[in-house]
Amino acid sequence: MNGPIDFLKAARSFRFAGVGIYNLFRYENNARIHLMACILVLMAGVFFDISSVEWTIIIIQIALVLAAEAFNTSIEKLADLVMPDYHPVIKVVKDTAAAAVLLLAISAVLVGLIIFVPKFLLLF
Ligand SMILES: Nc1ncnc2c1ncn2[C@@H]1O[C@H](COP(=O)(O)OP(=O)(O)OP(=O)(O)O)[C@@H](O)[C@H]1O
Repeated sequence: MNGPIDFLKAARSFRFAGVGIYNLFRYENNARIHLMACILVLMAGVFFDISSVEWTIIIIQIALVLAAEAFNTSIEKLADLVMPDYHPVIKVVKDTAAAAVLLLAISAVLVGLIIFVPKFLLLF
């Protein structure tokens, strides 16, 4: 790209991305479940007064899961448009995209357990 940086174009892109985030949490059931889980984790972080390193790890985990959910939804929508009928390749495409979400969700749960279980046990 030549010429000066187009900040107006960048602002428009931000707006479109915002619409994408809104649609994700407004219409996608799994994304809403993940969002709820993330909010609970953030509340637990405040309750247990976790350290800045722990906050950093938690925020990265949350971003990874939600971003994977967004990519997965995007792939699903594209697959539905390209192939509304059953197709074995679409099955692999959708299952593999869902696998990415699952892998990151498992990692987030494990990280959550490592950070919060010792703090939870100290309550007793
Ligand atoms: N066109 C298709 N061809 C082959 N398999 C499909 C097709 N559509 C869906 N599937 C199978 O059904 C599973 C669920 O697909 P679906 O698109 O309903 O996703 P989902 O996880 O239920 O998300 P959502 O409810 O948000 O659409 C896929 O992982 C895949 O195994």
